[in-house]
Amino acid sequence: MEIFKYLEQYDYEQVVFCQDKQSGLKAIIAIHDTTLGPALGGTRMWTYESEEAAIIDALRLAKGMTYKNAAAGLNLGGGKTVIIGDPRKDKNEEMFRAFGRYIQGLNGRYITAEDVGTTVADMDLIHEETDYVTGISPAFGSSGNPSPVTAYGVYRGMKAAAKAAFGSDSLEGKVIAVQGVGNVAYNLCRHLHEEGAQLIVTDINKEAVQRAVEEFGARAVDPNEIYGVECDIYAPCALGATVNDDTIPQLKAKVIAGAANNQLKDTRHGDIIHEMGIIYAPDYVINAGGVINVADELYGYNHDRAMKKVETIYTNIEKVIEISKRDGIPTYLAADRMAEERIERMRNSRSQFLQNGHHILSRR
Ligand SMILES: NC(=O)c1ccc[n+]([C@@H]2O[C@H](COP(=O)([O-])OP(=O)(O)OC[C@H]3O[C@@H](n4cnc5c(N)ncnc54)[C@H](O)[C@@H]3O)[C@@H](O)[C@H]2O)c1
Ligand SMILES: CC(C)C[C@H](N)C(=O)O
Repeated sequence: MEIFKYLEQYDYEQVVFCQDKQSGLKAIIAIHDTTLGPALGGTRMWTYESEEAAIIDALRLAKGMTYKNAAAGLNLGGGKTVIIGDPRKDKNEEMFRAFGRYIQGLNGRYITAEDVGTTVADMDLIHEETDYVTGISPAFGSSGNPSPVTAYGVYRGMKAAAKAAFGSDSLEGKVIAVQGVGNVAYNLCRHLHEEGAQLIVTDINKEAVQRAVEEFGARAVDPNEIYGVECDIYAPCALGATVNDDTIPQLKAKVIAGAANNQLKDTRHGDIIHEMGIIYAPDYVINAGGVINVADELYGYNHDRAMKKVETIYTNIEKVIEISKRDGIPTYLAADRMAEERIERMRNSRSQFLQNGHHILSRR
């Protein structure tokens, strides 16, 4: 791949390759844009097919964080890390400490947190080497696992999207197809069940499915069946790119609202579902609860304050739908405009957040 051509085309600032022979660390930190502040984004650990696939994932996810943080109203830029490896087998203490030293070397330009394949315990190890990490244990006065808060934000955003599609934001009696019932979606299903929604779930992990069936009375289907089930809402909560040429013709849902990052395989898939009259709650707007929660640690974590900010996801989804209707554009484009306009507006305010070039976190 022609890396510099790609970085130039999509305006990336920096990519850092980190390797540590002793621990086996192979990580890529991608910093997309720091106009609004230091780049905050999680660390994903995954078994990539190739190094190129890992680089592309880091780059796409980092850009997504620029838009997510901007749309959520955070004074933070976008970045992300991927660690190449199997999170079930390849983790060790030295690896996360070596990674922590690389983050420290960036001196606050990048702050990390959890993503798929990493946990609060991993963040605690990184914290041995750097302060530029969030989502660490509540024992440190921090916010811990972001997933339940992400789930709550998705639940609120789903209600806002339902209001636009069905005239009411009540999810009682609505049939919701949930793809992947992992950390976020398990908590999402709990909220939906409590509101009286009927759940259809799938996961490649049978135990996760069983738990949702037992606890929430969900109906289980095979992974490939989830797209075509009769339902009101499709909630993608596994990995990305599930809204694509193969799945769109199968969809019966009037709303797509879920936790996964990069749900549209390509932007043209956002155009197609818009033309079909499906209300799509843009991924990075609806799933911002986790980053809003961990970002609050930068001010000295306060759960009530963080949850109040997470509530804005409801109005942000409403705003995006409003712009989409007003300008006759798909919701993914409306969200991009909202994020880009904020970055432009705030371009000259950065100095108010960074004090003498040091991030507010340095107070900790
Ligand atoms: N955890 C957070 O706070 C957070 C925040 C924002 C976005 N996200 C995104 O939400 C998604 C879920 O995150 P998570 O933390 O719950 O991850 P997770 O790994 O706990 O859950 C994902 C689940 O999806 C399942 N899965 C994988 N491939 C599948 C397939 N093809 N069909 C069905 N199920 C499949 C996995 O077995 C797992 O149970 C990810 O895309 C993540 O990037 C998470
Ligand atoms: C900083 C985080 C909690 C990041 C989260 N994994 C996300 O994609 O938003």
